[in-house]
Amino acid sequence: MATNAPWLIVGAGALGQLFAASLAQRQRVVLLGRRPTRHVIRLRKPDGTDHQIPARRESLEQWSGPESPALVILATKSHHGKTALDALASRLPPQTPLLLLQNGFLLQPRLTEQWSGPVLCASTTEAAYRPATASGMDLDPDSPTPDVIHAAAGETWIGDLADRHVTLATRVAECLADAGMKAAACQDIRHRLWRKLAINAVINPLTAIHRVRNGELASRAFRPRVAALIAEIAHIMQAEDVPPPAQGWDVFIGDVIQATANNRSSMLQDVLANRPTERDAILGPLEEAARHHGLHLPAIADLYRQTPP
Ligand SMILES: NC(=O)C1=CN([C@@H]2O[C@H](COP(=O)(O)OP(=O)(O)OC[C@H]3O[C@@H](n4cnc5c(N)ncnc54)[C@H](OP(=O)(O)O)[C@@H]3O)[C@@H](O)[C@H]2O)C=CC1
Ligand SMILES: CC(C)(CO)C(=O)C(=O)O
Repeated sequence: MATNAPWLIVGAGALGQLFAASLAQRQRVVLLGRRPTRHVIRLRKPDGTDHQIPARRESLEQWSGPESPALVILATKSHHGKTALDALASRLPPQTPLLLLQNGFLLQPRLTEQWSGPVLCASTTEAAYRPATASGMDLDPDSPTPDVIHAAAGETWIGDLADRHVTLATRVAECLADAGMKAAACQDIRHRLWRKLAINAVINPLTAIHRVRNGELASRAFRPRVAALIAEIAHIMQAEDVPPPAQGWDVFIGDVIQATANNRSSMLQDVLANRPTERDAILGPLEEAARHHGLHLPAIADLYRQTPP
């Protein structure tokens, strides 16, 4: 990876702006959104302080180098990732490394197979959202409202699905850490992505269907359905050779429900803003794995049918 070449971040949403705002202070970055905007990111940090961070922002359609990027970070929702990359691909050298930030486990294996350069995947517990998206409205560019709210600092693990790019993953994680983010390379990113998927598969669809905050899933009313889902997910993870967390799946997922009790899950936010959800990236791989291993999993099948696409 060329040390001084810029990094492109594709998708100027919550995570794209958070990564750009953090990296811009240490590294050359260009944030590519669907439309051009002012060269600044208004970031509210977890401690509630507001910051205006200078950052180069351009529209993906218009970006034209001149230098080849050292890395492209794909920060769209899973269902937009391929379209966004296709729109950019003819302007990138074929060996450009990618870093995928998506939840779920759909885009990661597909792009690993299809992209000619190295494909790194991240699993992150950073939490960020765009205030404007709750109402689906664009912000007035002169408004003091932040572009992105960094709700909670987390950590980001980086690796590739075949463990062929450990040096690159280490270098990218070092750059993120240098920019103040907690990040590390790992050699079990596939397991980490499936474990995060297990959490999202229980919390996101149920909260979106019933329009409740995450903590509601710990109530008596939801307990049987949550337990049935976790049991089926544990089955699939075993079939996929994903080791269970030390505390067991119930406690692992129950702890996240408690820790994020006051959150509106990202899928609920998408439903409330009339946006497509990441159902297929989160529940699709579970359904596909169940078919592949010949498992009959009625709780997951019901959940898939009820979840808005
Ligand atoms: N937010 C978070 O805290 C976390 C998010 N993730 C994952 O990260 C991914 C991104 O999430 P998040 O940032 O919240 O999502 P957002 O919806 O906030 O951002 C996605 C951005 O991608 C843009 N986009 C879509 N298509 C294109 C395109 N063709 N060209 C350029 N830009 C495009 C959207 O543009 P427009 O604004 O026009 O719609 C939007 O700004 C998801 O997979 C999510 O699951 C993972 C962990 C935490
Ligand atoms: C962990 C959880 C469920 C927190 O809300 C999340 O990742 C999401 O909402 O997508």
